[in-house]
Amino acid sequence: MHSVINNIVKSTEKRIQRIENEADPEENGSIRTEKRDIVKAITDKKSQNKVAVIAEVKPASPGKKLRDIMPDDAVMIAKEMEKAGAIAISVLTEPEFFHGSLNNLEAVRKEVSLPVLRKDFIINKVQFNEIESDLILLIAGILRDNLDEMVNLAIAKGFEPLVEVHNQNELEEALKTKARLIGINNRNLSTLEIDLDTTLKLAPIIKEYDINNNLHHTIISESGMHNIEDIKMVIEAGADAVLVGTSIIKSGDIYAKTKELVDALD
Ligand SMILES: O=C(O)c1ccccc1NCC(=O)[C@H](O)[C@H](O)COP(=O)(O)O
Repeated sequence: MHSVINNIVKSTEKRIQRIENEADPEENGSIRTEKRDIVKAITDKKSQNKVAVIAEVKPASPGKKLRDIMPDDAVMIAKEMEKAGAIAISVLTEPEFFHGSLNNLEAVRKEVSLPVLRKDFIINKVQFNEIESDLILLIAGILRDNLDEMVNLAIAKGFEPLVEVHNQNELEEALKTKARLIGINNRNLSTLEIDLDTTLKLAPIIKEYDINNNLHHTIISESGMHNIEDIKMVIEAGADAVLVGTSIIKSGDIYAKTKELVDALD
C-alpha cells in the first residue's frame, strides 16, 4: 500500500476509536426504511442508451484541494448532478485527506432522490452505525481477509455494498462474496497511478465468470475519467456504470460536465 493509504487507514482507526468511545457498538441503527435501487437505475439508464454516471461530491484528494464543499454547497452540486442525469451520487465522508463529512452526506441524501454512496475507508463494523446511505464502499485491497464478513454485515445492515478491486486477486476475492456491485478502481492504491486499462483487463473476467456461473454482477469503472473518449472506452470494455469525481468538480460547470458524460454515447 502507498504510504498515503497507510496514513488514511491510521487516521480512520483514530476516528473509529472516537466512534467506539461515543456510541453503543451494538446499536441497531442504519437499517434502511427506504430503498433507492441503483441496479434498477443503471439498467434504466442503459436502456435509454445513456451512460449511468455516479457523480462524486469530492472536496479534495490527498494533497490536492478541488473545492471547498460544505453541506449547502454539497446539496447544490448534487442537485446539478441529478438534474443532468446522474443515476447516483457518491459523497466523500473521509475528513482528513478528502475533506469530506458525514454532514455533507446527510444533507445530500435528504435533498436528492437518487441512491447515495458513502465514499470512505470502511474498516470496522462500527462505521455502519454512523450514518445512513444507500450504498457503502468496501475496498478489497484494504479489507483483505475481512472482506466477506464486512460484505455480509453491510447487507445485513441494509446497505448495498460496492466492492472495489484493482487487480485479479482482489477480483477473485470479491466474486466469492455476495456483493452485486463490483467497482474496478483504475487508480492503483499502491502507487496512486491511474490506468484505464485496469477496467479493460478486469471487466471481461467478470463477464466470463458471470456467464459460467449464471450470475449477473454490475460493473462500475472508477477513477481517472475526464472525457467522452474515456467513458466510451470503459463502457465498450463492459462497464455498466462509471464513477467520476475530479473532472466534474474541477469543470466549473457541474451540470454541463455531468451531462456531457451522461450523453457520451450520443
Ligand atoms: O482520489 C484520490 O486521489 C485517491 C487517493 C487515494 C485513495 C483513493 C482516492 N480516491 C478515491 C476514489 O475512489 C475517487 O474519489 C473516485 O473513484 C473518483 O475518482 P476521480 O474521478 O479520479 O476523482
